[in-house]
Amino acid sequence: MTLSVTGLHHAYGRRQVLRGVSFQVPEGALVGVVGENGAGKTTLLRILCGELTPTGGAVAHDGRLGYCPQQAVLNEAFTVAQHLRYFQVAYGLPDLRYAHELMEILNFTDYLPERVGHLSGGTRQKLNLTLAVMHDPDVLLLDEPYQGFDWETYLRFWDLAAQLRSRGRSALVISHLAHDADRLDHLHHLRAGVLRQPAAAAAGD
Ligand SMILES: Nc1ncnc2c1ncn2[C@@H]1O[C@H](COP(=O)(O)OP(=O)(O)OP(=O)(O)O)[C@@H](O)[C@H]1O
Repeated sequence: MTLSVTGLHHAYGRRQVLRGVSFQVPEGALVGVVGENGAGKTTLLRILCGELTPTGGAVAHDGRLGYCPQQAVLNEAFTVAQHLRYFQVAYGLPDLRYAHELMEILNFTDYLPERVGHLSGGTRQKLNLTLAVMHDPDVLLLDEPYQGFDWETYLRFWDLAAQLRSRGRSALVISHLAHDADRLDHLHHLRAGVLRQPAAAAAGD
């Protein structure tokens, strides 16, 4: 088991957002969590990546994590190449071969010398995703990873996800839309602070 979540609770003040969330992300699996705006999806991911301490419950994982936040943490004044270099040092990578391969897959290699402040929203998101994946983590935590992507890039994203899965990597994909269900191994709905299987979630409407 690569990632295991047990009885997670979280409250902001008196607002209970997570009320006992339990699930697992097995090795080599693509797992989705969908839920409406404000359901607590980002809260869940922030807990899983260690950015937020939950009110209760436990998270355990093997191997390295990669986190692609909903809001890209980029420096407007740095170029794309400078971001890659910065993350190369932070991750302790010997070279940028895989990062450049990811840029080819996502089709934005031409933007290497551009300052981030000049990039379109979709291209920023491609960089955001590349920075989360370039150290080849065992488990990827992706918060709305394809927001702003055109259709071609959206399909390339899923090709990349399938490639990672075939190498035994896992990904947790958070989205407010359930239209990717057939591309995932497991799909959970986050509703009223707990996870439900799609059929049970529909029956509860
Ligand atoms: N730092 C915070 N302080 C107080 N309340 C917060 C904080 N962060 C989130 N919330 C509240 O917690 C709830 C869940 O927010 P969260 O961002 O996790 O939802 P989400 O499912 O990711 O939504 P979206 O699909 O709109 O991104 C919302 O009601 C939100 O207003």
